[in-house]
Amino acid sequence: MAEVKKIAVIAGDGIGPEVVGEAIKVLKKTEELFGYKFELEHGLFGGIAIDEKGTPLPQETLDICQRADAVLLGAVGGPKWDNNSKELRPETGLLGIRKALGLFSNIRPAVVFDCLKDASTLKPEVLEGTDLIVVRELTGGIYFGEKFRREGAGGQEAIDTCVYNVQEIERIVRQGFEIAQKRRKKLASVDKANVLETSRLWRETVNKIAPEYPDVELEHVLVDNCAMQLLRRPSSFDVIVTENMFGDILSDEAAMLTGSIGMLSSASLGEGSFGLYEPVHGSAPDIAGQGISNPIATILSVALMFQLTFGYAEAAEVIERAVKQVLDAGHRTGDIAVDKSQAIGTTAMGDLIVAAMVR
Ligand SMILES: NC(=O)C1=CN([C@@H]2O[C@H](COP(=O)(O)OP(=O)(O)OC[C@H]3O[C@@H](n4cnc5c(N)ncnc54)[C@H](O)[C@@H]3O)[C@@H](O)[C@H]2O)C=CC1
Ligand SMILES: CC(C)CC(=O)C(=O)O
Ligand SMILES: [Mg+2]
Repeated sequence: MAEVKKIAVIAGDGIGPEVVGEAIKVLKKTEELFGYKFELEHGLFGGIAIDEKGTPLPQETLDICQRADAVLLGAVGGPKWDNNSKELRPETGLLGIRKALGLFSNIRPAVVFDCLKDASTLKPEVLEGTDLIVVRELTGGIYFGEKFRREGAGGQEAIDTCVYNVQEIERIVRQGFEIAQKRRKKLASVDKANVLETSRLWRETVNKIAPEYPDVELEHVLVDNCAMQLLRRPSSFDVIVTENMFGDILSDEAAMLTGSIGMLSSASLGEGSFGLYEPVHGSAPDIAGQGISNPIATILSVALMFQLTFGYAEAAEVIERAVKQVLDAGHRTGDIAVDKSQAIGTTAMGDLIVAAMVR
């Protein structure tokens, strides 16, 4: 009998439940194919948790996550909660769960499927060979710094502070180097060291540990230049390591290399094998409830869970192969369809991927 793996499922808001629903079908199909056993425990999270429990991250949900081997997350947020106080915002719950679970490393692969080159807004020849990973620091920086308002000479002022210490920088940069060692051995460390003190400490720290990874070619890239180079020469990037906010922004940009943010999966990791897996996209309120969202980012996040937390490499490959096969056969959700009239819905895409899963 296979060991039972406990997965906390926190679907969240907007398209979160739709895409997570398709990922659960993939989990069930894997049980069938490989004899694995997954015990799913569902928790309220985000806006729906604010509505039902008065907080975006109820203690009960955190408990479910803490007793699980891995977490599958959809997305949170929406206009209904946009004017709430900070404590009652879904996004505060998202930052809170990352911090509470110690998930300092956010791995966001952006791989261009050949058959989707025409789905991107960039020219196919620019995309040729693009296969990169953004390694984003996830529990520090400006998203977590002290925030406040005060009266100033020019009226009300708002202050967000950005703090990084050497330890936080070192552990994420080491991840970047280690991931690069297993790939094409190129690391781009992205900062704004010409202006920001946190970035200067970042760069100093990178330079201090770089000699320990002599096989990795290191380049420092300023974030504004990186945003530009991602569109100019995306295939030249292998691993990009960067701080929280820069990684957030650059990975959404990198998503468009693949055709859609609906394609980008992610893993959030801490010190051990425990991980939280979620699509890079948000709750997409503009299309929520219509059954047209792309579930591939969440389905590929399950493949990452298999690889990085459970060590189910073959099952991960089965999922990735199935996704490729379905895309190669020409099936598209609206976000990646060139001819929108031919687009299929969320559940149809999920069903096709499940049907294509074979050992
Ligand atoms: N991890 C999370 O839970 C995140 C939550 N958010 C929250 O989500 C809400 C919406 O944020 P936005 O800035 O609009 O970002 P978003 O990523 O939700 O949507 C941006 C655009 O991409 C499209 N899109 C996103 N995912 C898609 C999918 N799977 N299939 C097809 N199209 C897709 C949307 O329709 C929209 O046009 C906000 O409340 C925001 O705070 C945003 C990013 C991450
Ligand atoms: C609340 C935000 C930091 C969520 C987001 O945009 C992300 O993690 O990509
Ligand atoms: Mg983001």
